[in-house]
Amino acid sequence: MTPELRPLSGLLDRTLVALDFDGVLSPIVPDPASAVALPGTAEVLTAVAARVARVAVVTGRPAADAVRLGGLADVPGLVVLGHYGLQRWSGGTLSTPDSDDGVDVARRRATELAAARPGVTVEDKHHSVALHTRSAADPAAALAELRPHADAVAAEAGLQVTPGRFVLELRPVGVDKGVAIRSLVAETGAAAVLYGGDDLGDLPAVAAVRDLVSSRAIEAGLVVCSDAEEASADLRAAADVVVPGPPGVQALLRELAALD
Ligand SMILES: O=P(O)(O)OC[C@H]1O[C@H](O[C@H]2O[C@H](CO)[C@@H](O)[C@H](O)[C@H]2O)[C@H](O)[C@@H](O)[C@@H]1O
Repeated sequence: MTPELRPLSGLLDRTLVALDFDGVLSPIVPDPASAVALPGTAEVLTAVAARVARVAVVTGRPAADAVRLGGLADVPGLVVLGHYGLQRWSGGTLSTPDSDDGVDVARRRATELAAARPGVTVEDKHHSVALHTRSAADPAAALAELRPHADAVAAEAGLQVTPGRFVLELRPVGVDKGVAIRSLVAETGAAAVLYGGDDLGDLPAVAAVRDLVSSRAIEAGLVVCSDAEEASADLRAAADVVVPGPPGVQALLRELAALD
């Protein structure tokens, strides 16, 4: 057994399991629209859901997209917080705020930026806009060149920039995965949290888990990094357990579901 899971064994029925989607449940692919969860994901989440207080997916994607791409609609009790917590999906019902007017500005500007840069693409997520550089000749250089332009658009539109794996997201301020984790802990009364992430957007969730433990709001926290060549070095360093990508996450979740 992975020894780091041991502290959760006596707390399992009061544990919140919260997982990022891209890079954690779903292997990274060049086209965001073509991402799907690793086969077996819904089954393992169903097994975990039978043992813990709550299984949640906390993602930068629109919540309904994560449910659809993940094939997750039938996972019992699943909550999906989309757009870093702006949206909530549960039991087939989506709660979503009105779109921020700034997103219209960002969409126009992002489209102009992409049109002038070969390989840069726009993902319109309605409540946010993502500029992807994965298909550029040099994705890292394209991301670096684009960053100040994205910062200027965010300032004009009243949004924030969240960087990720060859992506810059222009999205509303005031919400992040840390806020999302705190809200899930408050509503479930969880005594322990297992959080699985891979990217910079997951760091606020890690900070929330650490803070909840140090303030004794919860008894145990376990941070899992789904590792891959591009996983955030900061997240890898902050994690308690590093596993090899979505297959490693799935194996760890199977162990969790089988804990005594
Ligand atoms: O919070 P997450 O669930 O990790 O979502 C973060 C962003 O992930 C997606 O982009 C990433 O995955 C794509 C598909 O594998 C990949 O092509 C891209 O390079 C990655 O950055 C998604 O497209 C974004 O909307 C999410 O916000």
